[in-house]
Amino acid sequence: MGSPVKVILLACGSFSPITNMHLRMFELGRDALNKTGRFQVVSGVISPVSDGYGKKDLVPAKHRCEMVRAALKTSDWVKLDPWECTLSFWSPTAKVLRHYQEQYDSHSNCKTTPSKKRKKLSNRSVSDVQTNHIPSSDTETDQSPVVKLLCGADLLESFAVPGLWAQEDIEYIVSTHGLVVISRVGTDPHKFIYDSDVLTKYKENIVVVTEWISNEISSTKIRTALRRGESVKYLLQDGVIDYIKQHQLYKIPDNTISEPGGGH
Ligand SMILES: Nc1ncnc2c1ncn2[C@@H]1O[C@H](COP(=O)(O)OP(=O)(O)OP(=O)(O)O)[C@@H](O)[C@H]1O
Ligand SMILES: NC(=O)c1ccc[n+]([C@@H]2O[C@H](COP(=O)(O)O)[C@@H](O)[C@H]2O)c1
Ligand SMILES: [Zn+2]
Repeated sequence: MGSPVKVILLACGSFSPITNMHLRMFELGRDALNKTGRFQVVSGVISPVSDGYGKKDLVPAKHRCEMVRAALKTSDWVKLDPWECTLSFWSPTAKVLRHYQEQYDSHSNCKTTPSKKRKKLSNRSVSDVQTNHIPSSDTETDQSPVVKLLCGADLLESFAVPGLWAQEDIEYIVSTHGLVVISRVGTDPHKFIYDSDVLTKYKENIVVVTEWISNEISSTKIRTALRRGESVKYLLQDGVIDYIKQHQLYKIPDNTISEPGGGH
């Protein structure tokens, strides 16, 4: 068998704040892809959305990035990339994926020219991944990694929200990059893929990971708990709790988080 296709897992989202479940997504996604034998996950990237996204309860990007940095102290393979959130305007996810792919193409050790590299990459993403083709020659393996979108099933299902995603963006994401989707309570990603012509067309590019140890942590529930002065210890990394406390984020009432790590 030839070499597996190298993959970078990219998670886009608000991360307001980053939770333990966001971190778990990377572990689940890497295990699932590596187990196929077709892929080798080489790194993970968290790209917090720009303040220009304008979502309710989005604390400034500076704070969301610092919380991600604090959370990633325990990971040796997932990194923060602040490019998207340093822009003042919102970028569609397709554009974010394209940006990172171009970055990795231009930094890879390929001996071919950047334009040839991109051509090789898109050929491989669309056709090789769909047909399970494993590169066989040394020249073929000398490629930059494919950036795949790592997301929860709720993000996948948001593809059907009228006006939220451009159809050409969905097709670009799923055909050129591919998705790694983590199941979430109340979602049915397999049925959602079946119901969509474009997702069914590229279903070989979508890996659905069932999380059997289900954990419905969400940033919304964390913000609610913080607002009410309830402990969020063991739901967020301690460094993230310390940062929230230090900067008085999410309107925590005074004297509610008194211990380092927020336990009480
Ligand atoms: N418990 C979870 N299980 C699976 N995926 C999750 C979970 N929590 C978040 N995600 C995924 O993480 C990514 C980033 O999501 P986001 O920042 O919106 O987190 P969130 O917890 O859903 O926040 P919010 O409640 O503010 O929407 C998305 O792809 C989302 O589907
Ligand atoms: N059309 C698009 O590209 C599109 C639409 C909606 C959300 N998103 C992205 O999905 C992520 C999810 O964010 P929330 O679930 O926090 O709203 C964000 O990174 C956002 O930029 C992209
Ligand atoms: Zn969300």
